[in-house]
Amino acid sequence: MAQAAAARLITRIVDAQASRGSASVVLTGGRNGNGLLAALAAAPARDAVDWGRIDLWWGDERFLPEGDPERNVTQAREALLDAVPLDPERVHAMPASDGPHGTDVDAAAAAYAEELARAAGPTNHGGVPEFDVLMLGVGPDTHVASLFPELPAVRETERVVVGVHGAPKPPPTRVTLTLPAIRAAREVWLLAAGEDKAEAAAIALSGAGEIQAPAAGAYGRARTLWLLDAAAASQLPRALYPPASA
Ligand SMILES: O=C1O[C@H](COP(=O)(O)O)[C@@H](O)[C@H](O)[C@H]1O
Repeated sequence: MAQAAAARLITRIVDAQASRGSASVVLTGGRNGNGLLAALAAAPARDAVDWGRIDLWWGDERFLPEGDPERNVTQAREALLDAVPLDPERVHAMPASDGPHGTDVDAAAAAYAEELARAAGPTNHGGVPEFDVLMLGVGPDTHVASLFPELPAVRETERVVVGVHGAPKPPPTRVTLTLPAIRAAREVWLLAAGEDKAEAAAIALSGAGEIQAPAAGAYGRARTLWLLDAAAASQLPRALYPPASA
């Protein structure tokens, strides 16, 4: 799944750079997101990307000190970012807990929302720039980014970035894009590999509500892709499969 998704992402970035001059991608943390980045780092086709003409944003971040090994940006740097010639001005990491806002996660979230708003053009949607692809790992509890079932962040309808308090998965304090920000992306790709994601994928794709199953509320303006391996797809309702060929 990681290799197939990485190949697909390279194609999408190259297409965006050919048509608009640059590309904008939202990264996700977690096992599947980092697996995709590592596969991209190992792909010979990665040289087709003009790394200086890409904006990288994050869907969520664990609110920890800069350089903490559990931060999504630290893991992304190790998996790919340190190996490619990015423009540092275009790498938009979410704030750390020892940054200018200190441990005030709500102020950090507001600052990231301002950074997104500065990058947004007049024709863009809802205070965020045009994201060509926004990737989301899917947690076993159906969380995406740091939108966990039933917590206030998943109910947010106005702000594009919020602080998360009391997340059930450590660390409890996080920064996350909200569903309105996610839905402003052209394409949303949900990544799920492994048996522990099978139930979450089945629930989200069976008509669950987004408050109880945040992955169900993640979709893009032009396209929504669920990129699954066989194990993660093993509990999907039969109706989602194409009819078997004779
Ligand atoms: O904590 C997080 O978890 C999700 C899912 O991660 P996974 O390891 O279960 O694939 C991830 O998408 C999110 O970015 C991260 O902060």
